Amino acid sequence: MVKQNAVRVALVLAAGRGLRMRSTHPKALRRVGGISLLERSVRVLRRAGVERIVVVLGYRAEEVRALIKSRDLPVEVVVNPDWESGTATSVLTGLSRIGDRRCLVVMGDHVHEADDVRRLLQTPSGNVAAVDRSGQPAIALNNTRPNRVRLHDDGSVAGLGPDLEEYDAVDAGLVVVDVQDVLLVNYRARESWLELRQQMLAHGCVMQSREVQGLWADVDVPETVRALERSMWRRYGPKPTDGVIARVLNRRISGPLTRLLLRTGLTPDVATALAFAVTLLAAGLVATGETWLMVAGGLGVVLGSALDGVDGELARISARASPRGAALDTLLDRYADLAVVLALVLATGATVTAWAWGFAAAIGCLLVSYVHAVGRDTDVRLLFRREFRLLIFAVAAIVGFPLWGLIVVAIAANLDAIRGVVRLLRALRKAPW
Ligand SMILES: O=P(O)(O)O[C@H]1[C@@H](O)[C@@H](OP(=O)(O)O[C@@H]2[C@@H](O)[C@H](O)[C@@H](O)[C@H](O)[C@@H]2O)[C@H](O)[C@@H](O)[C@@H]1O
Ligand SMILES: Nc1ccn([C@@H]2O[C@H](COP(=O)(O)O)[C@@H](O)[C@H]2O)c(=O)n1
Repeated sequence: MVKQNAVRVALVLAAGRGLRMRSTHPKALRRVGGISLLERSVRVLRRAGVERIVVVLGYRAEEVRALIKSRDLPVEVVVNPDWESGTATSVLTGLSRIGDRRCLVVMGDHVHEADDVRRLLQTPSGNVAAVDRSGQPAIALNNTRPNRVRLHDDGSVAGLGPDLEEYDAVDAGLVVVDVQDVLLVNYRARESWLELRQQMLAHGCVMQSREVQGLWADVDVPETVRALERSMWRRYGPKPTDGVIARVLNRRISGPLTRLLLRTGLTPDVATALAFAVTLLAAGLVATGETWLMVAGGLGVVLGSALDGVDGELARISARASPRGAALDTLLDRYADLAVVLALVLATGATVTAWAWGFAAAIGCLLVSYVHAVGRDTDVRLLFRREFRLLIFAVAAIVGFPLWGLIVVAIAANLDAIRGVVRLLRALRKAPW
């Protein structure tokens, strides 16, 4: 819910050269966690509820414009011809385009989470700075000196700068400003956004603080990117709903793969399709019924199951998780499950018994997934999740007893689904009117 007086507009400072990134390309184009820093900022700001995003360009502006156009980013662009004078000119250039009383100013080379942005947007009035009081800020990834922040007892900012002897927090690169306060102090051109804020404090402008809770970082040097992507995977990769197989086995396979694929820009949907293709190929090997091909197929089913975690990890780390992607993922999972069941039936010689158990196993697989989906918002949890069922199928293929795989899953999955339905009906009966 958007609070009254919530900030609606954000200014992204993306005009810098980014010399310490040791690249000739604008830093805004640097891929971090699978997408460019600029696209990540825009996605996070939109997810936080920002309605209007103004991006200030400077160094190689045309390259950044090309990215904005190619990715169809919902932003307005303003070019700061004086960008080499420092970030203050970019702030003032951007603010000149913004009619709102208050505006969020975002450092274009920072990474933030939508919840932290949202907390700032929903502050009722005045200037508010995001600070990190954890003492182990993500910024330590950079080997650079962060802006230190000294706070008054009431939490408002008392001082700001990289050389403060005494400080309580570090600057997390997000500030909601009262535009009039900024313009008030700019009676002479200042070089940096830091100086402008220091001048605001010197003029008695009150700047409250809000502590960041999530992952954030200031991406100044290339070494940050890899360390940050590892932090992102730890935070966004595994899901709270992961079953024991996913936690103990599959994420150990998908994690390194995801961190490697982040450098390629591979999209989550392509990863979904690849996982589906691998599982279909594995099912084809199992269906032959040939001993060693079944072993290879069984291992392929395990790999396909693990790869089915890569798409979600890529989606969450690159801020591209979407309902559409979730639908594609779960739909292809169902077809993949049925393909593996069919492969085991064929590997068993397609006897009547095999078809009967195969049918029961297919029903069990579909019902567990269905009950899991229907009960997503309840505390009903199923045991025979997909990663468990596929592991049973894989082991049955590897040891050469495909029929037993069908029998075990048919009995266990259907019993689990029935137990889930009973618990779900109870949970829904207690649901408030
Ligand atoms: O039978 P269940 O487990 O309920 O099926 C769920 C599964 O299809 C989910 O797919 P997702 O990609 O989120 O889960 C992956 C598993 O499919 C892999 O086997 C596992 O290795 C990987 O770690 C992931 O957990 C769907 O999102 C659910 O909607 C579906 O119910
Ligand atoms: N193409 C995709 C695939 C997945 N997602 C998101 O990931 C979730 C699944 O996560 P896993 O780690 O279990 O694979 C899925 O529910 C979606 O939220 C996506 O957005 N696009």
